[in-house]
Amino acid sequence: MAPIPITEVSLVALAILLIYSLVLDPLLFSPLSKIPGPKSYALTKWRLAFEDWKGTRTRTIDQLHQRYGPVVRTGPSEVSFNSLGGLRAIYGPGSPYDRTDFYRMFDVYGRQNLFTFHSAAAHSRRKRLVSHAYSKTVVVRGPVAALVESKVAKYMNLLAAEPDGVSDVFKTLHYYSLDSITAFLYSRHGSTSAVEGSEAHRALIGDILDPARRRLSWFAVHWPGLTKWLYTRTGRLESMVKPLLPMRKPATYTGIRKFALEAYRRFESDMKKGLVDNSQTESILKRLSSAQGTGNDQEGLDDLDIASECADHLLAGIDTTSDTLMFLVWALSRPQNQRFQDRLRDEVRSIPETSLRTTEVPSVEASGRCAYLGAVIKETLRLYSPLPAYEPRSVAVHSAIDGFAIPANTTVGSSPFSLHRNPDVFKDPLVWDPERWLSTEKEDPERLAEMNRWFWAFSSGGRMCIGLHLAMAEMTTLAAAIYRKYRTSLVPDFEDVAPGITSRFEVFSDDRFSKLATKLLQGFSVKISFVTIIKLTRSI
Ligand code: HEM
Repeated sequence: MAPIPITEVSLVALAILLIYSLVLDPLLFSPLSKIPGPKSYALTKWRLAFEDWKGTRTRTIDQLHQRYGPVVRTGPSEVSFNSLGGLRAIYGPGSPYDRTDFYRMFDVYGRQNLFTFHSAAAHSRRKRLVSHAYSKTVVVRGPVAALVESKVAKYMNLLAAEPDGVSDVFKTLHYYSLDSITAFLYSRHGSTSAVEGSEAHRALIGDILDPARRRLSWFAVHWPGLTKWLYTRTGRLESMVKPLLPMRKPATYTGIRKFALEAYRRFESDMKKGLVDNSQTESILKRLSSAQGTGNDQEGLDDLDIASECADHLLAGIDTTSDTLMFLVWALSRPQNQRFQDRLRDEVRSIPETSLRTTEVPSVEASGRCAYLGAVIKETLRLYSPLPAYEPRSVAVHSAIDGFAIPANTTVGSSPFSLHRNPDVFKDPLVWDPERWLSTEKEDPERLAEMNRWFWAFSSGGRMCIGLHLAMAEMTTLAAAIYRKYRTSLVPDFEDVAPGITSRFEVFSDDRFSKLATKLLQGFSVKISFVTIIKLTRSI
């Protein structure tokens, strides 16, 4: 028999190796092959990437959970959990799982920050520097509460001046959250005044609206090397690759990031001139800067690290609170929800006069004590979470979750979207019903406790949202002020239209209005009629 040529042996070996690693291993031999899910997803990461491209990832994973159960394999090395066991193991206290490289697209000025650190040690060192400033005791009383109340007062002035009492709450609520977060982070070195009409500050919101941002996120996640290469070309090559750029150059959040850097530079210059003293409000910028060169500064925090940290909090604090407030006002304004609005108004009208800061603005503390308002906000965060998507985590060792073996470096995670729509936990999950959260009303205490365990809008564990109390202060105080004074309703032509928000690659709306939301999103506007029903005359 003639000897088989060496090249043929190599080709056969290569083919066997490829078939093994691309087909047999993922489908039969990997420990993940025991996890239910469609084979096309188990074979290639590009199957889920295609859903990302279409902007349907989160809904598709939700459908897979409905079909395959609480644990679904969504990629050769990716698993989604829709269970309390998954939440505890991945995000619970002391969990070894950490954020994946996915989050590196949120690095600012090339520097990592709280949101993007993978290492738990680096994360907790940084978090120690700012966590006190975000704690409930600091936010609910003192200068931060006064700051929020003053921003609410300005928003109420804006509403009073709106022609015909109609406000586009998509825009105006973004102005409110922008002004609140910039004042909190930068104090006088970077406070914006979008609510009061600054066109330059209002223009910063334009950054968020650019639809090309979703395309750029897709490239940054799925083709990071290529994306970096495309954006770093210069000269003739730069003009040649220009048509291929997912988003025009300079790309994403440029205005906001530039603004954030300028705020830092103003602060730095005032520091050098000795114009920043301890009598001024403790901004986050000032706290981080005081840690420079002290024992707390174990990583050598430099000026760009500080600027990056603040810019990230700025981005985290704009859409989240304004989108939630927008859905809240929209949901309460729908004709079928007027009874909820009436009950809310009764509650916020009963805030005692001693807890009012001005005739129109209740204190942050008193607003936070309103139980019905709390339920309205919670239900809004359940059905319309501003960050509804999968939160990917990984760990470099083998582990087990919900009885399934998970190889090292597998991406695992859960999403508020699916957790909050579990029909076994939330009755009629697609219906916005704030009273489901009131144990004395429709729910028994056992069911309420279970719903609370599944409520996950702010994530959980060491990486949960640090801005939770600030966000709650902004949302409760503004909503209390609005519903003490106004009755809100949808303007004609907007009755069949739900608002929409963007998050990463996707657009989210009310699932029952999906077609109509697309039409609306082209204009990004949500017009609400504010009718004064109660004249607030008492002067404080
Ligand atoms: C309704 C309002 C808000 C919601 C629902 C929300 C939700 C979340 C969620 C789900 C995460 C974790 C995301 C992930 O791991 O993928 C997160 C993290 C974070 N949020 Fe918020 N957020 C809100 C408002 C704010 C505000 C006002 C700030 C102000 C600075 C903020 C700052 C942050 C930061 C810095 C992180 C990273 C925390 C860490 O890794 O230690 N958030 N937020």
